[in-house]
Amino acid sequence: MTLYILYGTQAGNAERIAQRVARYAVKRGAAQVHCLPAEETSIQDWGTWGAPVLFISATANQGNAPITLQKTWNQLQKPSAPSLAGLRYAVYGIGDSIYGRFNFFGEMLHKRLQELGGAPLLPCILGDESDRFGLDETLMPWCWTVWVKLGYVPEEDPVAAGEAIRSPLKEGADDTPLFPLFDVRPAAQGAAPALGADAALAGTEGEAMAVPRMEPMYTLRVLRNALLTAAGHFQHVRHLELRPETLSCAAADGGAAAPVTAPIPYLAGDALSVYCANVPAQVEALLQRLGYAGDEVVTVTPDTTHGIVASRAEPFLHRAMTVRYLLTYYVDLNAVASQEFLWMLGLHVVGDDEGSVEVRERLLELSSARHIDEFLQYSHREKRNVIEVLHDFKMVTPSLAHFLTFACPMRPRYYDISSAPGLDGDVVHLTVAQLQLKTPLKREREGLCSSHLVRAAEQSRVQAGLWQGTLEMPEEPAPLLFMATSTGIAPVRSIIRTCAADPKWKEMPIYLFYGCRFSEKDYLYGEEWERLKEERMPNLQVVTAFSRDTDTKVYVQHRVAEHAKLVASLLLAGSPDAKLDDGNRSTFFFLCGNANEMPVAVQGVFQTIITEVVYPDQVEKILSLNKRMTGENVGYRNTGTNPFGPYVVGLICFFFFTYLLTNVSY
Ligand SMILES: Cc1cc2nc3c(=O)[nH]c(=O)nc-3n(C[C@H](O)[C@H](O)[C@H](O)COP(=O)(O)O)c2cc1C
Repeated sequence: MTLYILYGTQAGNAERIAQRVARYAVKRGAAQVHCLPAEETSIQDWGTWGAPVLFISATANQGNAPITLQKTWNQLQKPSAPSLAGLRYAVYGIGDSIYGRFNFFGEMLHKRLQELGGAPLLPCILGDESDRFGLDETLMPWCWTVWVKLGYVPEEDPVAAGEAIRSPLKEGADDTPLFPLFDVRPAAQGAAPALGADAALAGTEGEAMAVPRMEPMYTLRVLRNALLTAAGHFQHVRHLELRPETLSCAAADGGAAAPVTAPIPYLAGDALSVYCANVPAQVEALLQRLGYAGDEVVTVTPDTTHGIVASRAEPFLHRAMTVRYLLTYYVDLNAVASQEFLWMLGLHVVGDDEGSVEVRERLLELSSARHIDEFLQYSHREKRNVIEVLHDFKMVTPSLAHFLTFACPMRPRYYDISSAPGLDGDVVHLTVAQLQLKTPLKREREGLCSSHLVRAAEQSRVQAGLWQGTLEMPEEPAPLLFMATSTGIAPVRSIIRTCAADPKWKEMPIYLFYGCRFSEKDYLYGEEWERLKEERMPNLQVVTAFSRDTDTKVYVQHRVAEHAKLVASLLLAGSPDAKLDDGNRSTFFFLCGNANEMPVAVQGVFQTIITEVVYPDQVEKILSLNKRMTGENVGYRNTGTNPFGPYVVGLICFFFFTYLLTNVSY
C-alpha cells in the first residue's frame, strides 16, 4: 500500500502536520509513504500513481495558496490543466477562523481537484487552529476516516471506525511511532571535502556564504545599509542596497557558483528569499548539549527503513559536512519548539525513577492536544526555542538524527524588493524592519534574519533566492492609488520607481496614502517622494497620516475619509470628475501593510465613502453592482491578480490588489 501526502506550507506548520500524518499512516500499515511539498511533484503524475493522495495545506495571506503550493496551484487553475481522472484524494485544510477567509485555499483546492476529474475520498475537512484542541480536533477524526476509506482499518470495527472518529484525541501524538527521518553517520574516509571543515567555508559572523540550497541562490554584496528611522526610535528600519555577485545552481545539481553576468530578473512585487546563519553562541551551546565538539564530519541520508520513503529533499542530505556547519545553516535554532519536538523528547526519557517519570509526563503532557493551552503558554507565548527547551529538560539528550527530524529546518524569510530595475539597474533594494519583542515573562527576543540583515556590514555578503510574486502591473498606464503603512511601503516604492523609470507614466495620477507614527522618526522615503515629484512624476501626490504626532491618533483610513470625493472617483472610474456611469479607465489599487486590521478598516471607509458620502442617492445601485465590496466578500490578496475576476462590473471597475506584510519576516 503506497500513499502520497502532498503539503502546502508557508511557515512549516502544514509540513509538520503532514509528517505526523505520514507516521500515523505507517502505524496503520502503509508500506510506503511519500510525504513531499506539492511543488516537488508534477500534477501530470498525480492521476497515474495509482495511489491515493492526501493534500494537507495551509491557507496563507488572506485566502491564498501557501508558498510551496503556489506554482502547482497556478498550473491547476489553467484551462489546460491535465485531467485528474484516476486520482483518489482527500484534502485537509489548515487555517484559523480568526481570519475572514477561513481555510479558503483548502476549499478551493478540493473543488478544483474534483473539477479536474479527481475522486474525493471524503469531503474537504477544515482544521481550525482556534478550536479548543487546536488542529487535533479535526485532524484526528479526519485521519481515522481516511484510514477507514483506504481500508487500513476495518470499516465495521467499532473501535477504529466509530468510537475513534467521535473522539478527536484518539490517535494522539503519544502513540505515534518515534522514528527519525534521517540517518546520521560519520562520513566515509576520503570522501569529497567536507563542508565546514575548511574554516573559510564555515563563514564568519554576519556574513552568509554560498551555503548549498535546493533553489538557485544569489550571493549579494551589501553596498549600503542605511538607517531610515530616527536614532532612538523604537523600531529600526534600514534601507539595504545589494549587488548580486554569484549565482549557485540548486544543491541537487552540485551547487556550483558562477559569477552573475546579468541583473536579477525581478519585477515590482517580487521578493528576495533571504537565508541566514544561526548565532554562533547558540550553535556552540547546542553542540555541547548534544555531545558534539562540532568538527566531527558526518553524512546525513534519508532513513527509509520505516516506511516514509520520500520526504522533502533537504539540501544537507548526502554531503559530508561538520556537525557545526549542519547546525549553523540547516536548522532554525531560533524557531519556537513544536509539540512534536516535546513529544520526541518525552519518549527519549528512560528510567522509572520518580524524576524520570515526572519529566516524561510533563513533556508528554505539553505535547498532547488536551494541554494545548499549556503548550502555547510554555512554548509560543514565550517564543521558547529548542535550545531553551533542551536546557529546561536537561535529563534528555536526543540523538542528532532525532533532533534533525523534529527541529525546524532553516527556511528563508521573504522581503519585498523595494527597488525597480529601470531606475536601480542591477542593485536590489530591501526595506527591512528588525523584529524585536518582549515575551510575557519580559524576555527579549529578536528576529534571526531581520537582525542579520539590519546588522549586515557594508561589503559583507547575503545569500538569497528570487521569489517571483504574481502582482500584475497595468499593461497601460492607469491611475494608481496606494495605501501603505510602515514597511508596507517596500513594494509600493518598487512600483512607483518602476513607473518613474518609464516616461509613459509621467502624466498619470498616482496617489499614495502613507501611515506611520511620527513625521520626524519613521516617515520612510519621505524626501524621495519630493524628489521624484520634482524630477519625474509631477502627478505624484502623497497624503500622510502620522498617528502619534497629534493628541488624537490619525490613521490612513481617516485621511482617506477626508479625501472622500477624490478616493471615490478614483475607485469608481479613475477620473476625479467621473460619474457613476462613466469610466473605462480603471484605477489600480494596492493596499500594503499590516494585514490584521488595516484592510478591514480601509474597506469600511471605502464603503462609507461610496455609499454614504459621495453617492448617497445611489446606494442600492452601487451595492447591487458591486456585491463583492460588501461584508466578508471583499477579496484581499497577496500580490494577486484581480480577485473580482468576472465580477468586475462595467460601471465600477474596482481593481483590488493588496499586499500583506511580507516585510514582517524575521
Ligand atoms: C499572514 C497570515 C495570513 C493568514 N491568512 C489566513 C487566511 O486567510 N485564512 C485562514 O484560514 N488562515 C490564515 N492564516 C492561518 C494559517 O493558515 C495557519 O496559521 C497555518 O497553521 C499556517 O501554516 P504554515 O505554517 O504551514 O504556513 C494566516 C496566517 C498568517 C501568518
